[in-house]
Amino acid sequence: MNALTLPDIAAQASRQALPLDWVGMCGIALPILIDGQRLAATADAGVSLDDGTARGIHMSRLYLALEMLDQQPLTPALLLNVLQRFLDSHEGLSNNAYLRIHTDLLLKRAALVSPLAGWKSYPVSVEARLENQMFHVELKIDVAYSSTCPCSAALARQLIQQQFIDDFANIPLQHEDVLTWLGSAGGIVATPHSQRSSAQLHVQLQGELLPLTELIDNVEAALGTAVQTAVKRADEQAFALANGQNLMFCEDAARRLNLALKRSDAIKAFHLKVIHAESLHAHDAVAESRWTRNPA
Ligand SMILES: Nc1nc2c(ncn2[C@@H]2O[C@H](COP(=O)(O)OP(=O)(O)OP(=O)(O)O)[C@@H](O)[C@H]2O)c(=O)[nH]1
Repeated sequence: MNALTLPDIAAQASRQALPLDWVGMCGIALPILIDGQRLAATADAGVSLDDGTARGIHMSRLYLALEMLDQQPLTPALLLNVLQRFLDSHEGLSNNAYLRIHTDLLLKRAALVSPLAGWKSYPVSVEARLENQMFHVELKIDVAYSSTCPCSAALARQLIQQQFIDDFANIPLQHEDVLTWLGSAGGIVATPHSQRSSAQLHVQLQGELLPLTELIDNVEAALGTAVQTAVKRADEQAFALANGQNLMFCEDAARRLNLALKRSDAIKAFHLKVIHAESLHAHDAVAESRWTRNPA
């Protein structure tokens, strides 16, 4: 029989006595439960190493605490339980615990007109920390949308007016001729540029809920022209109309989102960034906005 015990390097004393802010593992694969969906996720799990004389933390204890996440729906209460287990298993070593979860939330989205629907994915990170006995949960969500430049639209309209002046100078207007002109590329000579745009939300939560779907729905409603999934021509035409009625600079998008997020009781603070990946030039138009709820 082999009576050797396994060496435990983590239990040794550190050669340089120095506390560390974050020690743990990044990119752990695990399934999580959100809104009844089981999603593939990766987790970064860590603790502070406040005992500077200890050689290392116990990675396996953090890893095993993550088991709770594949059995119960993701809520702030569950995140707190996991973080508390991180600390309980590192008594005397760690005062602060951290967990980041990255996933892609899949939501089914109906087409604008046709009876079709398709899936849309939203990159989501949930970040929880138990620091100085204070618990915080933050969400990061990216939402893609379409934006059409209001300046470009006005300039295009002016060109169309000029073309109308040129084409119908000294010609008595006939309804039929004007209708044909309106439907021709020779009449509607200019179109405004649109761009696929992105709203990056960083939200600090308060309360018991993790309102991911509700938050995304509110953001898409505020922006008005969400990126579509299944599209037939009727849907594309409805999308063209929606964009024409929803011209926006990046400043407009940021202001709309600011107002929409402030209305959510689940949000304590936010930092939002909208990025319009311009087709006019090779750089982006960007606006940011921050807000913190006044204490009640
Ligand atoms: N602390 C630390 N552990 C590491 C690192 N890289 C790999 N590990 C391994 O993580 C494994 C798990 O460590 P522990 O949680 O301390 O394992 P254990 O001693 O069997 O578990 P406990 O009895 O609960 O302490 C060990 O085999 C370590 O070698 C590292 O950079 N730091």
